[in-house]
Amino acid sequence: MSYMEISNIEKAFDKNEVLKGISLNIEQGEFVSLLGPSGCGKSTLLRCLSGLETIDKGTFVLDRNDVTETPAQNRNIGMVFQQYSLFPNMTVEENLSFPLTIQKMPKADQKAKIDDVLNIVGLTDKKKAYPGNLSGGQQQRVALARAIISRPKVLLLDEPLSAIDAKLRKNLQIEIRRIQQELNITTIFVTHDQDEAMSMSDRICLLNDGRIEQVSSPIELYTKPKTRFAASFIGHYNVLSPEEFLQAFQMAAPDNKMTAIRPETIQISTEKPEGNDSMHTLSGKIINNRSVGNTLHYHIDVNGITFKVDTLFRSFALYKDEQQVWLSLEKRNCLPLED
Ligand SMILES: Nc1ncnc2c1ncn2[C@@H]1O[C@H](COP(=O)(O)OP(=O)(O)OP(=O)(O)O)[C@@H](O)[C@H]1O
Repeated sequence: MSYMEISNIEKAFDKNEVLKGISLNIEQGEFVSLLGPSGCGKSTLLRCLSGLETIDKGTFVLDRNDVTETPAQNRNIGMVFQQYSLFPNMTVEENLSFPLTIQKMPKADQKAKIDDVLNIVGLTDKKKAYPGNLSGGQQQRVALARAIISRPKVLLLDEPLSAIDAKLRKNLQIEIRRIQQELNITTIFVTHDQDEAMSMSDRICLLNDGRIEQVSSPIELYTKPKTRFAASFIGHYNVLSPEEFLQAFQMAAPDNKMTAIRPETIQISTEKPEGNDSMHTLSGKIINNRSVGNTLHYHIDVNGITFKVDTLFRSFALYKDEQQVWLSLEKRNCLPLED
C-alpha cells in the first residue's frame, strides 16, 4: 500500500468539470510535482487533498487512513501558497508560534521547535523581524517553516516561488529540495514551470484538462513522452502525424503512429553525411534561426514540413536563412506516441 493513495477524484464547479478522475499513488518521502498549463486543475487538486475543497467522487487515503471526509485542520497536512500568507502584525517568531499555540503546546516546547525550524530554513537571525521587513524569498521561507513546524504527514506547495524573481528562485528551489530531503517529508509541488519541475522532483505528474497525461521521473518524461500533449509540453518536441512523417521522410512512420522527435537529436551539416541503417538523412533548407542563451533554434523546411532543430550556440550563427543543409538523426530518436 502506498503512503498516499488518490483514487479517481472528480471535482466540478457548477458545470465546469475541473478534475475528471485523478488517480495517483505517492510513496513516503517522495517529491512529486503537479505540472500543466494554466487552468488544468493543479491548484484544485491540491486544495482537494488539503481538505480546503470538497470532492464530488473518489477517495484519498493517507498513511492508511481514509481522510476523504476529514476536515482540513485534522488532516495533519502543511501548506504553502503563492502569496506570502504571514500575519503582518506579528514577528517571525509569533507567526511560527501561532499554529503551536492553537495545538496548546507549552511555551518552552514551542521555543525549541521554533529555533529548530528557523535553523532548518536558515533564518535564525530574523526571529524578531516583522514580515514587512523581509524579502519575498525570506517571507516564503518563514511560510515554509510554519508549514513544517508540526512535522505534517504531507507538505503541499502551491506555486510558492512564482512571485520570487528568477535568480533567487533558483536558490529557493535548491533550499526547498534540501529541506524536503533532510526531513524526508512527502511533498506535492504545484508549478507550471517545467524547468522547476524537472530540477526538483522525484516524479512529475503532468496534467492536462483535468486528467493525468503521464506520471514519470523527469528524465523519463523528457526522453519518453507518451502522448502528443506530453511531447509538446516537455522539451518542445517536433510532433509529426503519420502523413507528415511520410511527406518529410518519404517512408512510413514507426508503427504508423504520431511521431515525436527532440530538436537537439537532429544534426545539421552542409556535406551529405555518410548514412547507415540506423540513421535517417534528409535534405532541407534553413527557414530562420533564433538564439536563446547558449542555444540556437533553427526552423528547417524538409519537403514542406517544418522541423525545429536546436544546436549549441558556440560563437556565431553557422547556417544562413535559405541555406541548403543536410539533417541526420538516429532512427531510435523517432518516438511513436500513444495518440
Ligand atoms: N472556487 C472556484 N470556483 C469556481 N471555479 C473554480 C474555483 N477554483 C478553480 N476554479 C476553476 O477550475 C479550473 C482549474 O483551476 P485551477 O486553479 O485548479 O487551475 P491551475 O491548473 O492551478 O491553473 P493556474 O496554473 O493558472 O493556477 C479553472 O477553470 C478555474 O476557473
